[in-house]
Amino acid sequence: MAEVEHMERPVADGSGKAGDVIIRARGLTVGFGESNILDGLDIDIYRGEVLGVVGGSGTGKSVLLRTLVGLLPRRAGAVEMFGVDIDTASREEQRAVERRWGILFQQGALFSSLTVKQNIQVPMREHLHLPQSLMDELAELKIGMVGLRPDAADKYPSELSGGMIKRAALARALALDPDLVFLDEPTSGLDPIGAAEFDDLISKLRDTLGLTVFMVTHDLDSLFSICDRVAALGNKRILVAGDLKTVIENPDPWIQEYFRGKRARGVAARISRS
Ligand SMILES: Nc1ncnc2c1ncn2[C@@H]1O[C@H](COP(=O)(O)OP(=O)(O)OP(=O)(O)O)[C@@H](O)[C@H]1O
Repeated sequence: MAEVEHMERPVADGSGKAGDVIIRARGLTVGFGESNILDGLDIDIYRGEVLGVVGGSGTGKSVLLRTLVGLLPRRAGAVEMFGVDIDTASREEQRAVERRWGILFQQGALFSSLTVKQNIQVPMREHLHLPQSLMDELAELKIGMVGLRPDAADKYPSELSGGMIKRAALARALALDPDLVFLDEPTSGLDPIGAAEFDDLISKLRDTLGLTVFMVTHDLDSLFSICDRVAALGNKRILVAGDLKTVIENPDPWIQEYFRGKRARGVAARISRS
């Protein structure tokens, strides 16, 4: 496989940070019908970071996530994951890359006719050839890892609370022991306590598993408490990416309203006190 494990690359986002880039996207243009949602977008994701992607409603955050994982076609641009150019890679190389990431969709997107354990085993069945008993053990391990009780294994999604669905979906995202997880609004729909617990879980998994996290979020608490870097999407591109301080200093009106508005000041004050 034409894989470069350790890439040191300059960054196009103006953050000035150089390091181990595991996703490098350049010139992404994605659209539907006549209009482009993303146009010439560049973004880098560094190994081991939690990157929070923010932006106004409908700016294309989920579209960006889906494009990076290959669920939406690009009109232009290139994506390199783990040093592999997705467009020129063989099918075998693409599948090897696919095994290295997991995804938690908005609302969890669990299969309603499958139990939690069976949901977690869907990616295992697709990518691994393991006996059922071993897949059962692995699924139980993932269930414990995300803080669900063992009896959740045989429950159906309709029997779970919103927080349990998110955890089960995270367990499925972790099924193949990925290096990278994509999370689409992981705390949306959770109450503040559930959201804070979910943030703690993501942070703990990042530390213990060495995960890299690409997280689309509207949740200011998550941004302030667990994100190492933030990328703000607007005008079909990344307006700014960097640490919170860098992003907050950007004069873009949406960024100013979002990070310096009343709600943001409350969150910042609360977090600085804790
Ligand atoms: N499959 C699709 N077909 C047509 N238009 C789409 C499709 N998917 C997304 N869009 C459009 O792309 C735009 C961006 O959508 P996207 O879901 O990425 O926004 P977002 O930034 O994640 O918004 P939100 O924060 O509200 O979830 C929207 O105008 C949406 O209607």
